[in-house]
Amino acid sequence: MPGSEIDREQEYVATLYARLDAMREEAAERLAAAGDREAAGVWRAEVARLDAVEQGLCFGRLDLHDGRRVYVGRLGLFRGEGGEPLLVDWRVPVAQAFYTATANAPDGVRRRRRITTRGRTVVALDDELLNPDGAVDDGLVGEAALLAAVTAERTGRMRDIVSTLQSEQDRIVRHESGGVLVVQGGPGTGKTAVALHRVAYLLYTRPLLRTRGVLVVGPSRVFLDYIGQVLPGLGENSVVTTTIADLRPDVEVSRVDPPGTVEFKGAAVMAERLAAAVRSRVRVPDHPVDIEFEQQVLRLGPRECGRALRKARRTGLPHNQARLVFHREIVEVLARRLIAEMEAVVLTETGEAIDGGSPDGRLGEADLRALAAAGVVIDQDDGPRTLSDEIDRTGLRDSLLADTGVRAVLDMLWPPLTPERVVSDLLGERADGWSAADIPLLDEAAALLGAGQATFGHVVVDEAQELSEMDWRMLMRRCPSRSMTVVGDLAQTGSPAGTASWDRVLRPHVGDRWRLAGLTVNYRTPSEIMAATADLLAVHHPGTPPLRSVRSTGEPPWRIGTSRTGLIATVADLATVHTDGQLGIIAPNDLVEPLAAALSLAVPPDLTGEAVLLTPAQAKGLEFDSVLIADPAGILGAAAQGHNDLYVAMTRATRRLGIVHPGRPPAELAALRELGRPGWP
Ligand SMILES: Nc1ncnc2c1ncn2[C@@H]1O[C@H](COP(=O)(O)OP(=O)(O)OP(=O)(O)O)[C@@H](O)[C@H]1O
Repeated sequence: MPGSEIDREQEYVATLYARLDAMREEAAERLAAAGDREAAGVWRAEVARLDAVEQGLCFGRLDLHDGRRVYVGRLGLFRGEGGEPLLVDWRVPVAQAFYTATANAPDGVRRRRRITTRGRTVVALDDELLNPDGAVDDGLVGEAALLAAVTAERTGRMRDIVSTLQSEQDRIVRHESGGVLVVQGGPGTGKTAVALHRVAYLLYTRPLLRTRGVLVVGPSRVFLDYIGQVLPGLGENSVVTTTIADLRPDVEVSRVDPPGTVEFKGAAVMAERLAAAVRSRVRVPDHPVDIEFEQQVLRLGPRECGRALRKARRTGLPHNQARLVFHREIVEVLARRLIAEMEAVVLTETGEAIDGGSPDGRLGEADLRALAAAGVVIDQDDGPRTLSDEIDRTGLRDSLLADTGVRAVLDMLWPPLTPERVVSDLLGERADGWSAADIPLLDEAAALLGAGQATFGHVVVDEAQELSEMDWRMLMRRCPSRSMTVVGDLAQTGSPAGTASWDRVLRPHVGDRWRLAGLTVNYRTPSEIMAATADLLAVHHPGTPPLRSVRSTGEPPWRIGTSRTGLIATVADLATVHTDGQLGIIAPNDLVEPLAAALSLAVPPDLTGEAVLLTPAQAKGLEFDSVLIADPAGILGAAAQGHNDLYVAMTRATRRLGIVHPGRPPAELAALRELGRPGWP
């Protein structure tokens, strides 16, 4: 590329930054002058959006056959208000060709140019002429830039891929699915990256979503930290990210359930059990119940209770709200009973009451108390009146409802319930702490009882294969529109309550309103490492098509045997001599503590360290330059889905993979190259 061409692009890019600076200045001035909180919020968000696009503001240019030249970047810039476009946002339709045009399907594009900048300086240009003659279409777009991106050293924080998004990924980002879009793909195919870019795309193209909100659900807080910079880097700061457990921040998780219990609690049938448990707490007595009110005994019959119950149930309201309907109905019955009795009491012209039922024709003490409770004022009036004419009926009902004796009976028939009570009664457990598997049960109970939930216009679920049926119910309650992007890999399912079928978990909620999209190229793991997973896949996922890696490194993974007692020392030695990039050490749960002590590593893991120690569950979705797996047989044997955990562990490396096994290696790894002595080759 001639230097003058770079100079020309440098000049253009400088114009773009000048425009950006002008917009920033204006936004900062408006922020300073903002009169109220709302205006300040708007301008603060604008300043943040403009700051976020500083790195890699412009990354491409399309030369179209019709003579137009389109610069593509992180946001749209115009020459002054309403002026000609200087830079188009990557999300607008004309920019799509930047990601999808190929020599065989050029889509009006003559030349695609990738512009690499460092800071505000253009450092490289990379041109492709989309000329169908002799073109080899390997499905990759802008290979040089892509390879530079995927081989860059890892930092413990995910980066956006807006400048190198591939066409199969772009199609998913822009997919116009009204319902649930499931993105299934092997490790490293960019599922997480694509889901996050899709969020940025949807927020841009459907502005209403900004008010309705977008929720991104990830497998762990460590993972949320890992992806935390991607959306802000794309200029989106308004998205809520959470783990499944943190959907109920009021519940503290302090217990780990054994796998069998996790499976049991995760099954959809628990929803029916909870509903039945709540229903069973409402009782219609099979004999009359006597209620004392102001020293009178009011009798409530089973039929009246049954009628009130049916009326309350017919409202379709949740338990705690329907309870109020039931209580009102019963109080109405009691009030009518009291009034009927009062109708037997006739008032004389002087206001003297004659109790029809009393031998001396005068009110008894109990009658007077009932009258007082009913707020009856006896005054002069025309003609004979009954006591019931004088009653403040609303006051009577209120008095009944406020009466502790009446309330005790009402609560016995239809008690107020809390989610905690319902779940612990159902599980028969003492309430000595909750596990992660209890969270969707508590949430289900809360919904049955009538607690409201925050809802979102679109929900993204990452590592979605891990969600139990009960987790799905909890999520669906937060997404009434059922507009979702679900990404995962069924071959990586680690949870005993996780899924092996997308249809199975989605159909109950959306019928067939879900679409499957696939990703087929691995951008993270080199082909040498993917080849090393072949035996594991062949045994546990026969028929899973081999994943194509975008690159090879020439460094095959290796294994080394140790004694059981020498395991920790060998891992520690290998970690100490590792100097090339970030190292992830993945070990079964029971080895984490001794390894952390031997290597002085943080638990829970600190993603910014040179070496990071994790369990396979914590490693989900993450990646490191090198990965060292300690005790693969321990990972395989720790859970029924141990083979999937080992697969996850093996596919976290962008460059090197080493495995330390006490004794003989598991059969699935026997074919790996064996080292004679410890040391990174
Ligand atoms: N088009 C791309 N350009 C540059 N890098 C990419 C591209 N696609 C994916 N990557 C990189 O590949 C790595 C894997 O991506 P990501 O974590 O999204 O994959 P995944 O499918 O979610 O993986 P897993 O299921 O193993 O967690 C990331 O470092 C990501 O930045």
